[in-house]
Amino acid sequence: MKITVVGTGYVGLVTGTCLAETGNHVCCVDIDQRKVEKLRNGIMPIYEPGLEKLFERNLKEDRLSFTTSLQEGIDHGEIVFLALPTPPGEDGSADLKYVLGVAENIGKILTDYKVIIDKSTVPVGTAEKVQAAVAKNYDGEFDVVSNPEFLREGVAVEDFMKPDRIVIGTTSERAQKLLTELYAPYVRQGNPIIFMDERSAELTKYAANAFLATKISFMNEIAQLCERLGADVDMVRRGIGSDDRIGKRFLFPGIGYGGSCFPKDVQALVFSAKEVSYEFQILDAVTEVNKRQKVHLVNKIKRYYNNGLAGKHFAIWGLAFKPNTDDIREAPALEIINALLEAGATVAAFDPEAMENVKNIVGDKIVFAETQYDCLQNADALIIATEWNEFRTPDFDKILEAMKDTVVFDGRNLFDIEQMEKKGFHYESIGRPLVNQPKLV
Ligand SMILES: NC(=O)C1=CN([C@@H]2O[C@H](COP(=O)(O)OP(=O)(O)OC[C@H]3O[C@@H](n4cnc5c(N)ncnc54)[C@H](O)[C@@H]3O)[C@@H](O)[C@H]2O)C=CC1
Ligand SMILES: O=C(O)[C@H]1O[C@H](OP(=O)(O)OP(=O)(O)OC[C@H]2O[C@@H](n3ccc(=O)[nH]c3=O)[C@H](O)[C@@H]2O)[C@H](O)[C@@H](O)[C@@H]1O
Repeated sequence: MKITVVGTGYVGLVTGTCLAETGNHVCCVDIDQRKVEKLRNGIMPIYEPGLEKLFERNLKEDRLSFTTSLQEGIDHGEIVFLALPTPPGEDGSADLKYVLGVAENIGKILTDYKVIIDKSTVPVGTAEKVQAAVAKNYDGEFDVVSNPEFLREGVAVEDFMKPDRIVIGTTSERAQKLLTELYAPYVRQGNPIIFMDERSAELTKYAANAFLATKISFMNEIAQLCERLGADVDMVRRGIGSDDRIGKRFLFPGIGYGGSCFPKDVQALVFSAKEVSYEFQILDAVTEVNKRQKVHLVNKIKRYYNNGLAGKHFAIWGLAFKPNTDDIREAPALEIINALLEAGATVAAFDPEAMENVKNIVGDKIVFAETQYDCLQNADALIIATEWNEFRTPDFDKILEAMKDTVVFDGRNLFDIEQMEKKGFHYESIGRPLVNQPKLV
């Protein structure tokens, strides 16, 4: 089939590439000329495992093309995906200016039937707004469908190729038929396409992200309690996770959720609720708990040094908001770095993929190390902010040799507490008190 994807960010690139992989011809449109130029030359602008290989293959086999011309893109495809940003406005609502702006321009270009798909995360009622924006300039037949995306960064290709479910919000039979055909190669037995109306599909996306964020904040609160009551959150997690009704996944406490979506989508759902005079109380708490958790590790560090961070030197392992991505949007590591610098400390950091992105923000305020071990030279303490695999089983002798002092603050609970004690580290993690660690209350 002939497909157009407008927006070549994370979602657009994964969508376009994975749709090309099953034999479709995909034309991707972006206003960013430099990005389009790079993509045409075979340069993948994001780090996402497995994506580059598929991208190169499909580019070479002419199933994938890139343009800055919306006209060229729209002429190409019978199905048009909108994978545009929906950033938070000042009041927390999702800003629809990109989506509606493009929809209006599409209306000026359309000459025959197309299915226009909202792949961006958009508030309830957006499909109707997109419909109206296109119809301003076009009075022929077209359908607008809500088809939210549930992929996770770091495993995005797998999530797209083998989705748990595909949600399609439309009441148009013509659109349903086309999308059933398009998604047939991706549907595994038992993991269905769920058809519904547009509004329910739009809300499904927010409900999914808000629920997952709630799960994380809940576990972060349990971790806080563990620290105060002398329990071990790893044990509690395993104890509750083996109940199918709760599930094992997404129960890991840490330094707060980051990324481009949970923070903004939780806020946007709270705003949508307010608009219909409903106070979504749980979600206000989810956001507050997350803010608190993001400074939890810094508070531990300050407490350990009796607030005397001036002159201390910290090594940070991990900058990305999660492993297997170079994405640093809302990354907890950035807040930790800012807090340490503000307190007069110095910082060296290492991340396998995200250092360039952080350099663009913090410049030379911190040192970027070549390797995870170089990063440790003369450090008073090591801080672990992202659970990259290479940090899980490090060479502890090398760590001990490089560091000035043997102190580790682990925001991701990577190591065994007793082992760390035996090796001579002062080791603090999340929700796992040491026997000799002072209780908080
Ligand atoms: N990043 C993720 O993992 C996921 C994101 N989403 C949602 O998908 C949407 C897109 O997110 P990302 O891909 O992360 O965004 P992004 O910010 O990475 O990329 C957006 C792209 O759209 C382009 N763009 C902006 N205005 C344009 C225009 N008028 N015409 C053509 N291109 C234009 C930008 O240049 C950029 O390349 C958001 O609503 C997000 O909430 C949904 C699921 C997962
Ligand atoms: O709408 C989106 O953009 C996407 O948002 C999340 O995906 P993503 O942000 O890529 O990453 P997650 O794996 O969900 O992690 C988000 C944050 O939660 C944190 N997290 C996750 C799981 C956990 O148990 N504990 C925890 O602190 C991670 O460290 C990370 O900072 C959702 O998982 C996707 O389904 C959704 O499509």
